[in-house]
Amino acid sequence: MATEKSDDRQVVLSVRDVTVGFGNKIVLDKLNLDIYRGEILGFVGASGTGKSVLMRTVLGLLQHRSGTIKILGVDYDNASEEERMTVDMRLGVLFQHGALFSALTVKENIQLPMREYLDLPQELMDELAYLKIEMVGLPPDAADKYPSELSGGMIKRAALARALALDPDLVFLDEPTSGLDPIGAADFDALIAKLRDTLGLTVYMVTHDLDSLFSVCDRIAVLGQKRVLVEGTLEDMFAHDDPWVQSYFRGKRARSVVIQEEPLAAEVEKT
Ligand SMILES: Nc1ncnc2c1ncn2[C@@H]1O[C@H](COP(=O)(O)OP(=O)(O)OP(=O)(O)O)[C@@H](O)[C@H]1O
Repeated sequence: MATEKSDDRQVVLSVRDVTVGFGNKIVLDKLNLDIYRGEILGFVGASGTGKSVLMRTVLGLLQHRSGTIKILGVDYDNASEEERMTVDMRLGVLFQHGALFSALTVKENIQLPMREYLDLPQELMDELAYLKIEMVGLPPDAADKYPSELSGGMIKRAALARALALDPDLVFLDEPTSGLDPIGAADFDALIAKLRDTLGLTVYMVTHDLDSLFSVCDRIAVLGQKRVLVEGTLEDMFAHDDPWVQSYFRGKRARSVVIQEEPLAAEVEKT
């Protein structure tokens, strides 16, 4: 499947002039966004700005009023049923709070996308499920557990294993570290970075977690005023003069994260 080229980077998701609304309320107005192969893009914005709406729109779960969305080079709205299915198979999604089926074991949850899209013998699906379980750092005995028997961190990992079930190219993570303690969140960030490096994943991550933004995201996009207000590196965020962007990235909480990540030169000299 062809993907578009922009500079020498491959665009795997291209959103052009997309408008989404509910009744007479416009949530996204002619929004533009590109995501490049192999990057981890962190998506931030004040509460209620439309981060979930955008993600659901890109995933085809919400209608948009105008504009185009190309995923892996395919214009989703004008694609045939077969093309859409091929695209769907190459996307992995981790919804907020994990969203595992509580009546199914971890193994059965991971095998759901396999059952939906592939026709594989049970033995092979079991092998694949154990592989994904190992990949996300869960012990093998997690396979036969139900979500209610897992900790919050394990649920996130199990949900990630399900998102990886079909070896996707592009993974959507909706607030993956919310509800985790700082160590659990840092471990989860490290896992995402490792999977990107080893599997060549492209990651679209909605997050409020400054640690994640500072430690694993290659690029950041800020949603505000119904569009992508700023996109770029952390330095671009620091340099931007929008008040929300300034207080988010240069406020007290942000400064404490930066100091933890990169000790000030004076502190390094002291040690
Ligand atoms: N199905 C819907 N019908 C009507 N309005 C909706 C619907 N879904 C979302 N909205 C509205 O769209 C706006 C954006 O919501 P969204 O959930 O995308 O925000 P968000 O940026 O993800 O917020 P948060 O960071 O709090 O999760 C909100 O005003 C919300 O009320």
